[in-house]
Amino acid sequence: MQPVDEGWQYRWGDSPFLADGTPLWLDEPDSDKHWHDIAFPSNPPGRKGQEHVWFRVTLPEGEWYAPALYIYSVDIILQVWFRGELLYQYGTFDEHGRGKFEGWPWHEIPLPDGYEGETMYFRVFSNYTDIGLWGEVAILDHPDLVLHIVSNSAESLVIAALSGLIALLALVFALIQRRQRSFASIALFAFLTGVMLLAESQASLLILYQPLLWDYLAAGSYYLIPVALALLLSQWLDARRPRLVRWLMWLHLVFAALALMLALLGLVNLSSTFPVFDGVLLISLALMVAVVVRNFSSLYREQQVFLFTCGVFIVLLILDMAVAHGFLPWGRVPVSWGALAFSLALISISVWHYGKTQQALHQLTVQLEHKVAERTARAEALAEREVERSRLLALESKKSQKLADTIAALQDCAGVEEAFQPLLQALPQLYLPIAGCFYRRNPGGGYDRASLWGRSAANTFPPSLTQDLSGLTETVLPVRSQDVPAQLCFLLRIEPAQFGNVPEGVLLLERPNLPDVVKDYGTARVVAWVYQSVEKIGITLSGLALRSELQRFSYEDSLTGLKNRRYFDELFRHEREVAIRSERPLSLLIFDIDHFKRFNDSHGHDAGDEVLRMVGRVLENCFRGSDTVCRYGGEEFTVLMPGASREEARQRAENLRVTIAESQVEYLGKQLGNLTISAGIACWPESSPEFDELFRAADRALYQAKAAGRNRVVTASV
Ligand SMILES: Nc1nc2c(ncn2[C@@H]2O[C@H](COP(=O)(O)OP(=O)(O)OP(=O)(O)O)[C@@H](O)[C@H]2O)c(=O)[nH]1
Repeated sequence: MQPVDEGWQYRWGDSPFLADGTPLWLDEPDSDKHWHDIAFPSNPPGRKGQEHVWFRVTLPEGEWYAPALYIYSVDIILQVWFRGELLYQYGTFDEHGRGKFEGWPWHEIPLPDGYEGETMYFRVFSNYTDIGLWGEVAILDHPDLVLHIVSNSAESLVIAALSGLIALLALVFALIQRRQRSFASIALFAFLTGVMLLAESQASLLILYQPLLWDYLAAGSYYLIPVALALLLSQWLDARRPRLVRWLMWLHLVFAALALMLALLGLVNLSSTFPVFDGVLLISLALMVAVVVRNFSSLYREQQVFLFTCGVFIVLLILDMAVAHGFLPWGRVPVSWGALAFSLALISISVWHYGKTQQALHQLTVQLEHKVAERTARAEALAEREVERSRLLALESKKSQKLADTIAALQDCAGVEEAFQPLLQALPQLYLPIAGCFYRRNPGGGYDRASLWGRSAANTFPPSLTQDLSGLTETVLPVRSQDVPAQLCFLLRIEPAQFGNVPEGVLLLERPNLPDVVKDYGTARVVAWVYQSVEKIGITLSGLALRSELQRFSYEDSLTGLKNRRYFDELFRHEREVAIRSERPLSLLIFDIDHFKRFNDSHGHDAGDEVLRMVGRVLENCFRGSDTVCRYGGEEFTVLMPGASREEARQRAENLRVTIAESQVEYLGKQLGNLTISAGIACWPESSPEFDELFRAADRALYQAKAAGRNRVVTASV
C-alpha cells in the first residue's frame, strides 16, 4: 500500500465546465497561482461557507498489477477527473454542482495504466461541517485493498458479533430473569454497539453495497446508545429517582427518532445531524458522568465495573468524534476496543455471577439436604414418639380398666379386711411392667411385704419396713419426668384410720423405664397415674371402712358394746329359719335388772350406766360364742342361744343370775353394793311349739320371776 500523502493542492470553488462537460480547471493555463499546497486534502483553510473545493495531486510512482486509488471516505460527494475524463463519481451533482449526502463509504478508483506522474483532480461538494477527502488516501492492488478492508474491519466484526451474542444472551436473561429491565437495557446497549460497529466497519459494504443504509444503521445505533445507557442508569439508580437521566434518555430518543425521520423524508441531510448529535451527546454524557460519579458508591460492584467500561467506550467515541470533526489529526480510534472492553466486562460479570450463583446454589443444596435430613429425622422421631405415645396410652387405658375392675371388686367386699385379699392379687397386674412391692401394716405397727412383682424386685425391696417408714420419701404430685427418683413410694391411707392417720399400706415401685422418645413427659404421667390409682384404692377402702363402721353402729349398743334390739330382731328371724330348717332347739333368755329405778335414783344415772356396762361384761363371759347377747332396751337384755335346750338355757341363766348377784358394783372408787336380775326363759319347741309365741313366752316367764319376788330365773313351760 502506497500512501498518497505528498503534493496535494486545493482550490476553493467549483470549476466552470466546457460545453462537452469537461471542467475548465483541468487544463487551465497559468493556474498554479489558484492552487495551494495542503498536507492532506481535507478541510482546507478559509472555507467561509464554501461548499465546493477541488484537490489535485500528482500520482506517485509504483508497481502494481491492478492498481486502485483507495479513499477512506469523502465529505460528501465526489468526482475524480483524470486525463481530462471523469474517472469516478460518488453522489449526484446537479447543474449547480450540488448534491445530497449519500453515505460515507470507502472508495476504490481503478487506475489506468501509466498513471504514475500524472495529475488527478478531485471535485468535492459538501454542505457538511467537513469538506474533502477523509481518513487515508493510498494506492494499492485491488486484492490487497479487499484484504486491507477486511483486516481493518476484522476487529470490529468480531466484536460486533460478540456484542450481538451478548445482546442475545441478555435478551434471553431478560425473558427469564426477575431483573428483566436491567437485562433488557444491557441487551439494547450491546445490540446497538454491535450494529454500530458492523455498520461503521468498512467490510459492511462488501456484504451489501448500500452505503446510505449502513450509514442510517450506524447513525440510528449511535444515536440510541445514550438512550440505552440512560435507561440502564435510571434503572440502577431507581431508588434515587434520577429524573435528569430519564430526561436525557427521552431527549436522545426523540432526537434519534426526529433525525432519522427527517433524513428519511429528505428534509435534512443525515450527515448534518451528526454534529448536532455529537454536541448533544457531549453535554448529556457530561451530565450522566456527573450523576454516576455522585452515585457511584451506591452501585453494586458489577455495575461500577460495567459503567467504568462504558466510560472507556464513551471516551473512545468522543475521541472518534474529535477526529471526525478534525479536532484531532486523523487516526483510527479503536472504538471497537471500547465495545470489546464492555463485552468482556459483561462476560466477566456474567461468569462471576454464574460462579456466585453456582456457589450459592451449592450452599443452598447443602442447606436443603441438611434441612431435609433434619426434617426426616424429626419426622421419624415424631412417628416413633407417636407409636410409643399410643402404646403408653393403650397401656394406660388397659391399666385404668384393671383399676376400675379392682375398685369394683373392692366395693363388693364386706369390709377392709376382706378387701385386702383381691387387692393384693390385683396389685401386680395393676403396676407391671414396673417392678414393685406392697407392704401391709402388721398389728405391731411395722409393715410386712404382702405382695411382690417384677424382675429383681425381691432384691430391691426389703421384706419389711419399720413403723416410722424411715429412709422412704413419699412421692407427691406434681412430679417432673426429669426429677423422678429411682424408687417411688406411695402411702395407702384409709379414712377413718383405725390407728389414727397411719398409712395402712406402702407401695414401693421402681422408676418406670420408658422409651427415650416418651420419657420426657411419659414418666411424670405414669407416676401421676400410679399416685391417682393408690388414691382411688385408698378412697374405696375408706368407703368400705366407713360402711363397716356405720353398720357396726347400727347394730351395736354404744353403751355396752352389745348388739342392739335391731340386731336382735334380724338375728331372731334368721335363727328362727335356721332352727326350723335344722330342727335344732332355740332358747331365748330375757332378763332385766331388779329395782334399777331405785338404784338410779339413789346413785345417779351415771352409776346406772356403769351397772349396765358391768352387766355387759359379765354377759360376754357367761355365754358361748354361738350365743348372741343383746341389750334389748333400757335395763332389759336378751340372749339368743341356738341349739341350747331349755335346761341348758336355764343353767346358763342361773349361772348369770348368780354371777351378777355376787358382783359388787363399784363406781368412782365407791362400793355401791349388789344388784340382782330376774330372768325368763323360753325354748322352741320345748316350751313353745309355736315360734311366734317364743318371745312372749319368755317375757311372761320374766314377769312371773318379777312377780315371784325377783332375783330368780323362771322357765316357761308349755
Ligand atoms: N342409768 C340408766 N338408767 C336406765 C337406762 N335405761 C333405763 N334406765 C332406767 O331403768 C329404770 C327402769 O325402771 P322400772 O321399769 O320401773 O323397773 P325397776 O325399777 O328395775 O323395777 P323392776 O324391774 O320392777 O324391778 C328407769 O328408772 C330407767 O330410767 C340407762 O341406759 N341408764
